[in-house]
Amino acid sequence: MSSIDPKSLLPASIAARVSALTVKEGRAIAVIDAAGLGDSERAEIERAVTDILSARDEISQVHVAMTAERVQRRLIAVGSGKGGVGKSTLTANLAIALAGRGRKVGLVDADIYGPSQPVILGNQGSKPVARDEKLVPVESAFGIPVLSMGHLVEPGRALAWRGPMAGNALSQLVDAHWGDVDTLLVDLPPGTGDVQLTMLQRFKPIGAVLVSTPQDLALIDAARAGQLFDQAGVPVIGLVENMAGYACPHCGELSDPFGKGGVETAAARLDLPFLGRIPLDLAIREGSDRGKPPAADEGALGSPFHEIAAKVDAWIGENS
Ligand SMILES: Nc1ncnc2c1ncn2[C@@H]1O[C@H](COP(=O)(O)OP(=O)(O)OP(=O)(O)O)[C@@H](O)[C@H]1O
Repeated sequence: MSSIDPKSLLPASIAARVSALTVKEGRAIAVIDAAGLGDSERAEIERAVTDILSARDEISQVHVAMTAERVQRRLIAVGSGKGGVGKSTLTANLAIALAGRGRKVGLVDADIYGPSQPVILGNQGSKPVARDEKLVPVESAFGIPVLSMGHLVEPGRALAWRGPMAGNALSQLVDAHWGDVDTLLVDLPPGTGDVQLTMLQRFKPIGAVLVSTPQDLALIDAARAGQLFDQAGVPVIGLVENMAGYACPHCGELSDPFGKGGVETAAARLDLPFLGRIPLDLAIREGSDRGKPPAADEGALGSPFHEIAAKVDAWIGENS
């Protein structure tokens, strides 16, 4: 067996990653440090090394071994006691804002009964492919890879699924080729049933963000969701109030259709941090429907999401 200087055969950018290159009886073995590379970069390097080495007369077979420290991937769940309170809107914008703070963020749309992330992130036409029996997340225009049931089944199909089937589907979304993603946000199905509990117990998110509108009923449900996270041993990072304070698009007058400050009061009562308030604003809904989440822009509409992301980011820093 002979050891070969990788620089003598491979381009410098690839050679820098080769920690060993040996050839024995026509069989080349290249050991490549793949730390920090995404799935597609790894595949590209593997292909290039194989092509270059196998083109040489003295080499008849090439084996490429990738070594990398396993990415420490943490899950953050975003949950709500009931549907329609803006959980998916918050998750998408939080993902974008956290990515803007330098985290490598991916998004699992675990809301299998009403997946909305493909619309919010504007990639509903995309279909994830499977590699080695695992799904490869689809890209979005915001640098956030995402896996959603909405990419896999026709709208409404998953509605008939019962617990175990839903649980298996969710496992496939989480246990996928997430590459160098270090922070995976999970948009949970609304409510506090078995699917949510199983999901939390199986994947053990390091923390959860809870979103509610200021309405009394939503708050009662949010408190119940808080208990669910407790039961699963998942710490609640904090509560977010969504759809607070409505600015009339005609006269600009501010009103509070769902009450005001209820979530902050509830957070204090439950002894949980309050992360911030997002106003009810038609432009947020319109942006979400058009695949243009407000956090992707510099404008004022996105700033509540960025402020919440700063707190979540700090919490992650302190708790990982
Ligand atoms: N702050 C807001 N201002 C205006 N519209 C909003 C706001 N937050 C969410 N919406 C709109 O409310 C609707 C429900 O939001 P979203 O889908 O995020 O809720 P959800 O809690 O994830 O619901 P579900 O669990 O049913 O999927 C969407 O049309 C969304 O665009």
